[in-house]
Amino acid sequence: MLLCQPPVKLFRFQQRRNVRSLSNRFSFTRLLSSVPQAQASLDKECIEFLPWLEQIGGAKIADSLSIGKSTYGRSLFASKVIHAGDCILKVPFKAQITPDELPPYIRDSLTNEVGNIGKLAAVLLIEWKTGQNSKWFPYISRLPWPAEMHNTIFWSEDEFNMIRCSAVHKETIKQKAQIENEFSLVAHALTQHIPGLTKRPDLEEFMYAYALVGSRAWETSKGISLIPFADFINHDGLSASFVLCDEDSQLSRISADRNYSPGDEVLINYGEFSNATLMLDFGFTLPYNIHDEVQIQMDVPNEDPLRNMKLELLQTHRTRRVKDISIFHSSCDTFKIKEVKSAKGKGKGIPQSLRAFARVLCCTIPQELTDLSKEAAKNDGRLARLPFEDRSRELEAHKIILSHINRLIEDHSACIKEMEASNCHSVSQRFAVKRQMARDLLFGELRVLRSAAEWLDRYCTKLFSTP
Ligand SMILES: C[S@@+](CC[C@H](N)C(=O)[O-])C[C@H]1O[C@@H](n2cnc3c(N)ncnc32)[C@H](O)[C@@H]1O
Repeated sequence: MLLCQPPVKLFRFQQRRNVRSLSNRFSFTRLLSSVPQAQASLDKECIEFLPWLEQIGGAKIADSLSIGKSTYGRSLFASKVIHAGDCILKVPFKAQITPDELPPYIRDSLTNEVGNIGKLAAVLLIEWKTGQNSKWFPYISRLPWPAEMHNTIFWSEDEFNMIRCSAVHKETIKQKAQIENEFSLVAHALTQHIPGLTKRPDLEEFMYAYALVGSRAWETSKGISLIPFADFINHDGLSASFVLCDEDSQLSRISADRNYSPGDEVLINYGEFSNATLMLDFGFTLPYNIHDEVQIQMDVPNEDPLRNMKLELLQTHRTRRVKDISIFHSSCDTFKIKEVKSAKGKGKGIPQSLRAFARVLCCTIPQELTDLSKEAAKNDGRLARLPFEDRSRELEAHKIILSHINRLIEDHSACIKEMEASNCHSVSQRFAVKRQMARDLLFGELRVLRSAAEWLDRYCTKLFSTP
């Protein structure tokens, strides 16, 4: 999902014109198997779309942008000279779609088990079922087609297998299970409360709606909002343009961070997302993503006689506190490693929380755990943040992490090797896109892992080289 500033973030998916009815539009077998033919004139789309949205919003939205086609689907282009700092668009809140659009009786019947993405996906389902009578038809009929979306939840088994060594694999399975769970609640509520609904929505439709919302809604004061027109803009990780939400004037706006000449594609920054999050939630990756990170999970072995005591201690002290912005969940045994930047071992190194976890892991008697707990109470309450005085224990703790990371490096190298070995030219375009995404993901994670392994190696060597 996307982030507005403050506090908006793009949630963690083009269309054919002259759609006769939405039931036609959502003939899924057809949609899933083919990308639509060439679009009707895109300038014409803009001529029709923006005045329609300005009518809904009751205000001018943009006068220097037009909708066009980019390598990455629909996008916005400068139609006039734009100077850095110019406000390029303002979308009034009333021209945005939020979960509040759900009829109250449906909203009430959806429990907290259905999150904001699921609720907004339900709004899309209802609007699709309403067809051309939907207030939002000109917008929803301009959203990307399923065949244009590459989120990992849509990957086939072979495609999915390419990324089996990454945490994205497990997170995709979790996300699918969550969508299925929310779908059963939404489908039940819709069939119960929408009298004209002749056919129960199906899971594929809901997954598509869910992925659309996840890849183009911003976090706002309303929970999340689809911001039509703004959500035609593509992402540039280096851009300093963000969607800003102005509660006082009740509108979302974007200012240019650079000069644009007529015809230039206008880009904004969705947020600091790793390729793992981008592929899971947005269905794309960046070739070199400075925000790449690797999620690793460490276990306290079942055969460890102090297992229960260690788990209790870790839980009490919560060795890890991370502000998660994506579906990737945190727990006390899951850690995110970023690229360790400095070749000299300066910089942040690997997370303190992971090093603390490893120190706890290598305790062998209850007294050592009690000592760690006392030490935490004496300091800032955080467990095992100080190096062990006994250097061989400190070495042992860091070797545990190093061997875990080395295993992940081996797994990633094996997956990459297998993928490169199967690199033939006769694959479909869709498969080629996914393979490139898998490459971007795995090479990025490998870079992060190698930097962490190098840091650990240096740390271990230093332990015994300093007096
Ligand atoms: C908010 S929408 C942007 C408009 C979108 N291109 C469309 O056709 O409606 C986000 C989606 O655009 C595509 N996209 C945006 N930035 C991209 C980029 N840098 N590389 C590849 N795809 C991108 C992805 O499919 C993403 O899920």
